[in-house]
Amino acid sequence: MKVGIVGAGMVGSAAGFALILKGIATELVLVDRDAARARAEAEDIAHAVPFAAPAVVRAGDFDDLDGAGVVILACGVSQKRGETRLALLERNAAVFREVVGAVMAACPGAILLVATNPVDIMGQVAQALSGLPPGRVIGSGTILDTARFRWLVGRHLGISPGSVHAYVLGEHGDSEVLAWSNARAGSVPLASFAAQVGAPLTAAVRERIDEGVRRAAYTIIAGKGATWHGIGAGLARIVAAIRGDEQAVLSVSTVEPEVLGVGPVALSLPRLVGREGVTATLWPELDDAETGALLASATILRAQVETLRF
Ligand SMILES: NC(=O)C1=CN([C@@H]2O[C@H](COP(=O)(O)OP(=O)(O)OC[C@H]3O[C@@H](n4cnc5c(N)ncnc54)[C@H](O)[C@@H]3O)[C@@H](O)[C@H]2O)C=CC1
Ligand SMILES: CC(=O)C(=O)O
Repeated sequence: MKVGIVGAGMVGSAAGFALILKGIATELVLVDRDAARARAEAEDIAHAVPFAAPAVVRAGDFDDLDGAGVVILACGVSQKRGETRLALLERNAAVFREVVGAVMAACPGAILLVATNPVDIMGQVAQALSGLPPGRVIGSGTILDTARFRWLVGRHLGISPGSVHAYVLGEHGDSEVLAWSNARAGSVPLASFAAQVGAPLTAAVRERIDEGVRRAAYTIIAGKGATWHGIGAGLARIVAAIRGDEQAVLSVSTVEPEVLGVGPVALSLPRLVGREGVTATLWPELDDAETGALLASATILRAQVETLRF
C-alpha cells in the first residue's frame, strides 16, 4: 500500500520507520513544509529498507500523495513540558486549514489517519474540512493509551500485554477513561485473574497504573522533550488493519453524532477497522463511574470543538 505522511517530525518519521520495518507500506512519501527535513528523514528511513521488505521511500510534495491509500497527518506543534494537548488546538487547527485541502486535492480516495494533538478534535476538524464520511477520518485516539494500559497491567500480572484485553476510552488526554470493569486477562475477568496469580489489583495498584497511563506523555516529555516510538507503532498498527482489511477491534477516534447525549463529538471507543476505515463502533459495557467519566470526557471535547470555526 502507498502511504503518505504529512509532518515528517518525530511522530511522522517514527510512523514511517515502523511502516517500513513491518513491511506494511510498499511506497512511503513524506511531506513537510521543511522540505530538507522531509528529505533527510526519507533518506534515513530508506536505509532501513535493505533490512526489511522491498519499498520505495521518498520525500515529496502534496501532489506526490496521488494514489495513497492512507495519509497520516502528523504536522503541527507538539506539547512543551507541562503543556496540555488541548492547549495546542488553535495552532494546529490553523495548520490543518492549510493542509487538509491540499491532501484531498491530491488523493481524494485516501483514508486520513490523524495523529496531531489534540487528536480527537483534530480528527473532527479534518473530517469537517475534508467532507469525508466520518469512518474515513480516523484519529489515533487512545490506541497509545490502550497500549500503555495493557503494558502496565501485563507487567503487574507477569503476563504478555498481548494477553490483556482492556481499553482506554474517551479523550486521548487528561479526561481519558481506563475501562477496568470489563478488562480481561485471557478470558478471565481481570480481578479474578489477578487474585489467581497472587498479584491483586488493590486500589493503590490501580491508582499507580491509572497515573502511569494518564501521565505517560507528561513524564516522557519531561525526560526527552516529546514522545514518538509508541505512537509510531500505533499508527503502523492502524494502517496494517486498513491494508489487510482486518476488521480489527481498535480503540480509535471518529466523529459520532452523539455519545451519551453529547455531540457531534470525536473520541475513542472500540471500533472495527478495515479497508473502508472504521465501519462500526462497539459500545462497551461500563460501570456507573466509567459511564460518568466518559460523559465528562465527551463534554470537555465538545466544549473545545465549539470554540472553533471550521
Ligand atoms: N496522537 C498521539 O498519540 C500523539 C500525538 N502527538 C502529536 O503529533 C504532533 C507532531 O509531533 P512531533 O512529530 O513530535 O512534532 P515535530 O515538531 O517533531 O514535527 C511536526 C512537523 O510538522 C511540520 N509542519 C508544521 N506545519 C506544517 C504544515 N503546514 N505543512 C506541513 N508540515 C508542517 C513541521 O515542519 C515538523 O516537521 C503533535 O501535535 C504532537 O502533540 C505526539 C505524540 C503522540
Ligand atoms: C504526546 C502524546 O499525546 C502522548 O504521548 O500520549
